[in-house]
Amino acid sequence: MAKSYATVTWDQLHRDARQLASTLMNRGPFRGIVAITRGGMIPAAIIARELDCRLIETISVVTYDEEKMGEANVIKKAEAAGDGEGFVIIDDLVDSGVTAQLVRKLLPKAVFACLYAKPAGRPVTDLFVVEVPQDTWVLFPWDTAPLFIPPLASKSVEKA
Ligand SMILES: O=P(O)(O)OC[C@H]1O[C@H](OP(=O)(O)OP(=O)(O)O)[C@H](O)[C@@H]1O
Ligand SMILES: Nc1nc2[nH]cnc2c(=O)[nH]1
Ligand SMILES: [Mg+2]
Repeated sequence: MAKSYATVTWDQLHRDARQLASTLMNRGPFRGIVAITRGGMIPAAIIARELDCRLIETISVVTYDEEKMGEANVIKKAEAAGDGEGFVIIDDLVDSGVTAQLVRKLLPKAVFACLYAKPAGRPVTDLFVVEVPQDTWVLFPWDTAPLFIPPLASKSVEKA
């Protein structure tokens, strides 16, 4: 179970994706991008715009055992990417590293890049922007919505 949450706003995500794109400029040029669905799709779109890259392939990995985070299944391969040569794989984050490991095995010549990395997944990624503690759950902008929070004073009135 996550001890705490890290909320990422759309602005922050956009900034972090642009920063990753800027680092990738020195690793390219890339023939194409492979986005790991679904979380890698929005970061990949932002990066594709920055790198002026129009060839975007997807790979779909489903992790069935959420408790152990151990089992992953590829339900769509990145056929257009071959062995990954000239491609950069993009995901939103690496946590245990299971997803990244599996995708890297299928595309051994690709560069792997993500926005956020937890310590266990860090060795599996070539590039990342922000390190997040292992016990922190990242809440992406598509996971959240603004919510009304009652003022502190109204809470103390309730108690009185
Ligand atoms: O390093 P791991 O422990 O494998 O976890 C990281 C993966 O988990 C999340 O995807 P998820 O499988 O939840 O699917 P989604 O991208 O469709 O939300 C995230 O987008 C990464 O792809
Ligand atoms: N949204 C989200 N999905 C994940 N999948 C694995 N780790 C995480 C995380 O920290 N946040
Ligand atoms: Mg994902």
